[in-house]
Amino acid sequence: MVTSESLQLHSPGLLLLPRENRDQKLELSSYEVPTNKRVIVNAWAINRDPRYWVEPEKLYPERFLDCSTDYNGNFFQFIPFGAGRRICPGISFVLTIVKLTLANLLYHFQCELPSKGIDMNERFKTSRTRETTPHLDLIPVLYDVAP
Ligand code: HEM
Repeated sequence: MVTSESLQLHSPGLLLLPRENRDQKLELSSYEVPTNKRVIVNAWAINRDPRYWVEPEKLYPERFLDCSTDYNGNFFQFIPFGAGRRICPGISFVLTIVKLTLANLLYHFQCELPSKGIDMNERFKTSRTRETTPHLDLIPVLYDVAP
């Protein structure tokens, strides 16, 4: 739920890789795509589209509770890794690393927000990053080690 919501709300990729129409003139919804013209899918805008998301700008991980929508390229309203033949091949790798890191952080530390809060402003470059590096206060949790 938390990783899905992060990818919905703060996905690093904004635009998918460009595709070119190699066929005859193509019709996509009400748009005509001439031959040899490029199409760039704006994944960021799709993630913010209220036709597909309830309160898309709100941090609301529960939206993925009892919901079959996933990021594997089968649901076109949620394509943080793209879709089709050029879908990101790093999905399994990156999600394993993210979940492992998160689980370790939560197991070993108690996380607290700094008193001045966290700057959630973002910067748009090739990928999306934070304006400033966010800092959480991490307090180590000490567990009794069996003798
Ligand atoms: C959170 C992390 C990541 C995100 C959000 C992400 C997202 C994406 C997106 C949106 C695309 C374009 C897909 C399309 O146009 O349909 C892509 C392509 C690609 N990604 Fe990732 N990616 C991530 C991590 C990784 C990692 C860790 C690797 C490698 C270990 C990787 C390797 C690639 C490669 C090689 C492509 C190009 C695939 C092609 O052109 O056929 N990605 N990724």
